[in-house]
Amino acid sequence: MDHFQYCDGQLYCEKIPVAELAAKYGTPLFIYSEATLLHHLKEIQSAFAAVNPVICYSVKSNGNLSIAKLMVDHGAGCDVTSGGELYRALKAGTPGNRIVFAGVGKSDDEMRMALEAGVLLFDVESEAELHVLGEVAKSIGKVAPVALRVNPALPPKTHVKTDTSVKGTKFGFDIDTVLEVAQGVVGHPGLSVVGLHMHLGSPILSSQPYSEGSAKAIVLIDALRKQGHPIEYLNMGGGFGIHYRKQEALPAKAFADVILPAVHQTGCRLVLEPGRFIVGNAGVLISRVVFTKESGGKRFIIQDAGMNDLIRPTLYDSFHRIWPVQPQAGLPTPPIDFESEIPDTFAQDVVGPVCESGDFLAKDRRLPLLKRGDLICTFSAGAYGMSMASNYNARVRAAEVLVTGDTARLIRRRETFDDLIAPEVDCLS
Ligand SMILES: Cc1ncc(COP(=O)(O)O)c(C=O)c1O
Ligand SMILES: N[C@@H](CCCC[NH3+])C(=O)O
Repeated sequence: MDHFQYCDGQLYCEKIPVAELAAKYGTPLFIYSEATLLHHLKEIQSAFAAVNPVICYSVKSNGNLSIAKLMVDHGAGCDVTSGGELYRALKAGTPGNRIVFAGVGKSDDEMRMALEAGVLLFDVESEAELHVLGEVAKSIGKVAPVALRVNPALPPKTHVKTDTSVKGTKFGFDIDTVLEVAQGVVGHPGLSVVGLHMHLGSPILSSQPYSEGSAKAIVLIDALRKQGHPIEYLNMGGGFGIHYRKQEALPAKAFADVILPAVHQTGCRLVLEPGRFIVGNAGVLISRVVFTKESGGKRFIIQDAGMNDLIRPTLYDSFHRIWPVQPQAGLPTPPIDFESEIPDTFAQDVVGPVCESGDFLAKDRRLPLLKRGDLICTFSAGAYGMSMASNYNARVRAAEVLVTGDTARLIRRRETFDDLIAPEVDCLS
């Protein structure tokens, strides 16, 4: 369910015409729907309600404070992966005991910061990290609550750059050696191994990996308890896929069906770290056509959003649905099968102004002919859009607007040229 719908020939976010927002706030512009955000959070909360999970919204997917705060206000915690994300989570009002901290390269300072904040779990990813965390915790008189992140060595399940649970990625402990390492820290004064963590990859469109991962988790939790570790938490990470092309994603209940048996069997408190599932389809990127051109036998739509605004197509060849905000009369409006032959459309590359041949939002995409000034919408841009945006080519990052019914709120202003140079010191003297 999302709240980006066409009505009377133009795209709305909830009750506001997107064209109105583009006129007011400029482009490129990220627009989020609060109703969609809450709908998706609620879907996960309901699917897993039987076990009262700790749902930690994954801040890396979209760390805007207003969005994180909305999640926290509606019962979520936060999953963070750096000191900066922890800072965001705390600023958004997340109680420490609803924060989980993952990441393969936590610095001593980040560890101290998280210990002071009283995080629920450190998802620890290596033996070296475990020992440093133990020392850091002892040095400030704390005991670090640890979930051992295990790489369950499953078959490939998503894009190679975002699959975190095939053998040989940098993430987590090798499933074959984790118990040996755990044995070595039984009774460690700075560590309390209270959980097991897996994050399988992202986005995942099947429940099978969660079923296989959960089965492995049951065995490991049993073995860890036999070693004397008081395992209370099973953290199954995030990764639930969303509709990028059509209706390809699973409902949250499908993941619950395969994860809940492990929760019942182990008696653990379940932790989840969903990001994309909540915010991915709650956000769109609106851009304006700057020029069109034909060259080398191809048609190009050059618009004002680039790979610095949404890097997913460049980085992963990701497919995002794209359609005019105000399509000409006679053209269909979404939902459309974007991979079919759409009448009155032509294969075109949707590209940005950045100086890279890899700067595109879509390649050979069937779209109507557009003209300078037309607005286009790139859908499913709420997750890993703004959070991966950069200032490459000294482009200012886009503004972000949150819509609630017939009200729109600017939740991040467009950057200025002064913002671009503000951190540079000692350069003009
Ligand atoms: C450890 C961890 N947890 C949670 C997530 C969130 O994943 P997603 O946005 O697919 O739910 C990620 C990113 O893939 C991650 O690395
Ligand atoms: N950034 C990725 C997914 C990786 C998430 C972090 N582990 C995306 O845009 O799909």
